[in-house]
Amino acid sequence: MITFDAVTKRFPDGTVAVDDLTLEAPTGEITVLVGPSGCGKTTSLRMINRMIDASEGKILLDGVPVQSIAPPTLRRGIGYVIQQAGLFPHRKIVDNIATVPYLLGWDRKRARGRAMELLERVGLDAALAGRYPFQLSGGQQQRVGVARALAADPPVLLMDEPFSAVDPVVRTTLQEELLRLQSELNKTIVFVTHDIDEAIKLGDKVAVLRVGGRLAQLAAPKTLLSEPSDDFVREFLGHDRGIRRLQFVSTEGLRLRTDLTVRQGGEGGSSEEPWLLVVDEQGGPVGWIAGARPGELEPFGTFLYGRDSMRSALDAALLSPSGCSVAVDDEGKVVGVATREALDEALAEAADG
Ligand SMILES: Nc1ncnc2c1ncn2[C@@H]1O[C@H](COP(=O)(O)OP(=O)(O)OP(=O)(O)O)[C@@H](O)[C@H]1O
Repeated sequence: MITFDAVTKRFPDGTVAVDDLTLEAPTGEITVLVGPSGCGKTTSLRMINRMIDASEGKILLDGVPVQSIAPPTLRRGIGYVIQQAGLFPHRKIVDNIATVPYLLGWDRKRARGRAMELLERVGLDAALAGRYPFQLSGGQQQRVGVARALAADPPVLLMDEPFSAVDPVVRTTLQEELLRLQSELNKTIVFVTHDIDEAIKLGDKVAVLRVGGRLAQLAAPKTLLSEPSDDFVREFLGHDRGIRRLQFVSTEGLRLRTDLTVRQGGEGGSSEEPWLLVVDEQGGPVGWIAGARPGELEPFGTFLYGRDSMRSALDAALLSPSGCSVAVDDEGKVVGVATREALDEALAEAADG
């Protein structure tokens, strides 16, 4: 666990970058620091590995003040990932990843072996090992940056806007990869971003900072969206807070109808229902047919029942003229149909809770 205990940073010119910050970043969780430019996110992060020293207060790593640990020792247990990866341009990818193992005195073979293992772990092809950073895309370089930070298997990972230099599509993939990695590795991660959507997606806890380096709110993403502590946090969260909150509402209890499906080839029968879902032999959805136009298949949207959020279920409904969303299982088989009425009930419940 990383603990900030009344930490203040005052630079020599008098700028107070961080003001009386108290927060905990629990072991094995992702804590995100988010806030507008200049609110002290980077300064806070760098005080953890002592690239910057606090002026007042204490930062504790599992109860031990970081100020009492020599920086090289401290940093051995802390991986650090920065924007644009910060790779060494004249070193091959494999040697970039092996940087810390080399510093720790590992022999070349072991260090490179570890680097190759990590290359695979972050989803990169082994063939990239012999390239130089300029021969990689921005997204690939960022993955190498993560691999390098993980090389000595540090329990703590500090990430400073690691994905902000890549395009939105690559960024989404990298975010998902980080969550996948974290589910395997359980590192204690402190992640800095100015992007509230990224914070909400990645954070187990999100700390919203305001300019002047003061903590505005520390909460789980769901709580942040439903109970922002003040106008500053509310504004920072943006306007579609209600919709975004639905991503934390489970589809587990969503009422499904199982009487609205019909086998492909057997759709000729008469039905009172305005819409029926055609499913193939394997039980997968094929399309909707309207009672009025039995010959035409209309598009459908699916969500993974119990796993995807209400936001996905609603999105799936909006993709279809039927207004219903199709609940599927892990294998893509139809479990049932959430009608407008069922979605409406679930939305009403979400609004209450
Ligand atoms: N060495 C320094 N000397 C004086 N002031 C500094 C120094 N480093 C940072 N600052 C100031 O401290 C404040 C916080 O800076 P910091 O880089 O921590 O903010 P940030 O939230 O990470 O910003 P951004 O999102 O723009 O990167 C800013 O006002 C900045 O100008």
